Amino acid sequence: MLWIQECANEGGITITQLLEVTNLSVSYHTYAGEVQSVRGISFDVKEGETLAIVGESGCGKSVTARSIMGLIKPPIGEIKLSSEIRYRGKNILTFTSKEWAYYRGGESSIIFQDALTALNPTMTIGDQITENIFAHEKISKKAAVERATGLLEQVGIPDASKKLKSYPHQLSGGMRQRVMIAIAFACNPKLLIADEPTTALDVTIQAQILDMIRSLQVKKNTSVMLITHDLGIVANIASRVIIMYSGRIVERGSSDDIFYHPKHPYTIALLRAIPKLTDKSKEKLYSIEGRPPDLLDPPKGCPFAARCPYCMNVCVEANPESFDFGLGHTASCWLHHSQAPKVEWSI
Ligand SMILES: Nc1ncnc2c1ncn2[C@@H]1O[C@H](COP(=O)(O)OP(=O)(O)OP(=O)(O)O)[C@@H](O)[C@H]1O
Repeated sequence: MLWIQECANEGGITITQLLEVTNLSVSYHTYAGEVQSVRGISFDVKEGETLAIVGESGCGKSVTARSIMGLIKPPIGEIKLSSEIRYRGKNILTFTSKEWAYYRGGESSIIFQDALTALNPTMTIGDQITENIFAHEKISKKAAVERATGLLEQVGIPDASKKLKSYPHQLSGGMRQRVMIAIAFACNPKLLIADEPTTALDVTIQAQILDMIRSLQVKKNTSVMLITHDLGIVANIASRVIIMYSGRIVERGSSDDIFYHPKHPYTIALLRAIPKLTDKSKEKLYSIEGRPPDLLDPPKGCPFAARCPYCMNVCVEANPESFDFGLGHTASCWLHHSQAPKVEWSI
């Protein structure tokens, strides 16, 4: 099955857009009312790049990931009609079931935070890896088992051929997460969504898992969407970063833009919250006071206004437009309006 590729030309280099999300809005219909989980976000993922989506709990990161994987189930979940998600130029929201079957697990795959819930407790890990391969390729059992063994070796599982016969509960949390990565890479996906892939793991295992995703990505030229609440982990991994808040994108840019030239007070607050090795003070770690707005009734102005130290009257009344700082760096904050007072901030 072939889909048209859309190409863009940036500075003489042809960049292939793998995924283009345009005006994505997703709601959940609950007893309490309509939760506006994602509110009109647009972004793209280029071939082979790592894009990080960062924001605190409840800002809509996972709902965005689930939308791209076709996992929003109506009638409770609703992707609004104005939304588009184009994979190699084709709007996946109009896929037939045959196209979904080809795309999901084959062209794209997802690693969830909690491997124990995501894996099937009643199947051996070998069967779970080969099941995905059989679903997408005509391949002999022997070749599928060989590939599964090779994948387990690549993700650093010792005694791989023996481990194929293990069940998820017989493995440690870090090992289970490696199995998820093996399943996700089994069919050489073009797009991998890693949704908080290391949150449940301790720091050293976290680093190993991220390194592994990175090396498999480079080997297979996979595009990775890394979803995390922890801005600290994306610095050495992502080429571009999107900062989400309350269902919206509030800032986007290259890793350098976000870490060295942040333009949104929320990004600055996230940067301040990263623990620093050089910080010898005994003071408590910085945390952002207050809570994000209720998505059942989001505010009409800037969603960060209530927590923002620089809040002006206009911030409460109108959602800021997106201000462009060049080379894909944008921020939605009234402070960048030409007539706004100039503020100095440090991280
Ligand atoms: N099945 C659901 N039913 C109702 N509301 C939901 C459902 N799934 C998500 N939401 C709501 O949508 C909003 C966005 O949730 P989402 O899971 O995308 O957040 P997140 O940024 O990924 O946070 P976390 O890191 O905690 O998962 C939240 O307000 C959440 O309560």
